[in-house]
Amino acid sequence: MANRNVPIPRRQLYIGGEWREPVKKNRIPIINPATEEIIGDIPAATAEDVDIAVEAARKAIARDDWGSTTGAKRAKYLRAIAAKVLEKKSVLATLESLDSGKTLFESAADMDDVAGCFEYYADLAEALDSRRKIPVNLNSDSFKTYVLREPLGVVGLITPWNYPLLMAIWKVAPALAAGCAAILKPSELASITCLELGEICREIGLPSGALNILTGLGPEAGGPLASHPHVDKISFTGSGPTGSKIMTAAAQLVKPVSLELGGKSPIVVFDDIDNLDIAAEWTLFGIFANTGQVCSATSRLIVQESIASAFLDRLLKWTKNIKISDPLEEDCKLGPVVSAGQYEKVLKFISNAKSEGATILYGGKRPQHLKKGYYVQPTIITDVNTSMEIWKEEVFGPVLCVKTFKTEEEAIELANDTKYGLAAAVMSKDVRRCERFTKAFQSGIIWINCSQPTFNQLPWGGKKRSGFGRDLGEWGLENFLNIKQVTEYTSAEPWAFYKSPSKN
Ligand SMILES: NC(=O)C1=CN([C@@H]2O[C@H](COP(=O)(O)OP(=O)(O)OC[C@H]3O[C@@H](n4cnc5c(N)ncnc54)[C@H](O)[C@@H]3O)[C@@H](O)[C@H]2O)C=CC1
Ligand SMILES: C[N+](C)(C)CCCC(=O)O
Ligand code: NA
Repeated sequence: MANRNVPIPRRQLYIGGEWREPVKKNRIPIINPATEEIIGDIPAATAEDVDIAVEAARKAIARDDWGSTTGAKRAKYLRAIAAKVLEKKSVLATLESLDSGKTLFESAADMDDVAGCFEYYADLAEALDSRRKIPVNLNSDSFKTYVLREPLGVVGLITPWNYPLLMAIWKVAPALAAGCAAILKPSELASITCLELGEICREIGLPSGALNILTGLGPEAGGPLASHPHVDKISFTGSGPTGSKIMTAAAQLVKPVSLELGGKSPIVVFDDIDNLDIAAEWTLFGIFANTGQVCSATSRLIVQESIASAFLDRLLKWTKNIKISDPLEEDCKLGPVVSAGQYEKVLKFISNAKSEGATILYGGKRPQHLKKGYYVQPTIITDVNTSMEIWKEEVFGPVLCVKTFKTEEEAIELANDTKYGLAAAVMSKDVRRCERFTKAFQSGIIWINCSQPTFNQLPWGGKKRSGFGRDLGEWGLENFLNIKQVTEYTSAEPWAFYKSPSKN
């Protein structure tokens, strides 16, 4: 077992390069979901602190050590942050697990991904220098034109608890690469590692105000950020209802938003797969990784009728083999869900499914060997119909619902039978069929013969009620750039639109 006695640092808000007590001095307890114990507290920012942070960010934009410096200089800072994250990886991973319930293995992988994401955007920051000013040829003797890519300004980044540091970094790294000054508002349910990012920025000497970190409650700290007149954009990952509120607040000022709002993603399994075990493992990973608290989780299994019983049989064998324990224990593969609220919510989804007539094929309860902590068994639900809540709504927990199909048309219809459109997976060895599904799936992310692998280079985001805009890849950087066209009249001749008074 990893060292559960890693001390929880007591931090303040990170504003203008310094730790700063919140104006109202309030704090929020940190709860370890594996033990239900309070293990520390985080500062609770309010509108007053948001004002101070926005001011610090605006100053950073105007200073030539940040807003108007080169991408190459900013890349140096990003690489220094990446190196620090790796240096502190073991402590950061432990803190992430203590705070969120994520297995230590997954937390450690997240820290590698965090460092990798900073490295990736360091490369893009460098490349930006040669793309900063692009001449546009008009075939005109009278005009010279070009297009500038500039930092968008002060950006608000509001992020969730499921990958506390990683989801923040998917926005922080491109925002800093672009030369924006950012204000990060992580989730009150898991903020420790985001505050430690503040300490890393301090250690590497990131110019003050380039990144500000305000922990606090959604309506109290996130709300004022979304409605602040001097915040130029909001990038949000989280729930649909909160996304809607943020968009409403931003709309009053015509402030651009990008929203990544989760889903109810399908995984379609065909009877032509060679290996049931390989497909079963991907299916499991697609819904039980991170205890199902993944926006792109493939939470609806749509399996061809001819192999349904054999496949479910195999799924059950694999599921029974998952080690559920304290997330710091060796080989733990399923930890608790993040909070008491999330625990109640997941169990309610399961009991509603039962009362609507579905069958709990496996799981559905607290594991018997764990008396404390917000643990839910990996759960597989069958006899589901398309009007049931469990088919339609995002659970954000380790709950897979299953339907069968006979024909390809039926499978596509079931796959797209959702208000969401984040991800979709198909398992088949028929290449043409996989191409047909790639086209037919109404979503932003397609996985073929796998589920969940994610790369910094590729755009991440959805359509329909999963939101709009893309994190990651070059799209993630474009989010934080203003495109400015410049048109210069280069002719010595008069414009000659009006009649010249000198000729009267
Ligand atoms: N798509 C995703 O990645 C996520 C989806 N969810 C879903 O959302 C459900 C609820 O979880 P929550 O933690 O309550 O998610 P949430 O969407 O309310 O929280 C996400 C972030 O938004 C902030 N926030 C909340 N209210 C706000 C407001 N009025 N203005 C500005 N910011 C605000 C929160 O403090 C947090 O930083 C989960 O059960 C799950 O189904 C939750 C987290 C991530
Ligand atoms: C793909 N994965 C699991 C690395 C990250 C998913 C991000 C999210 O839940 O928003
Ligand atoms: Na927590």
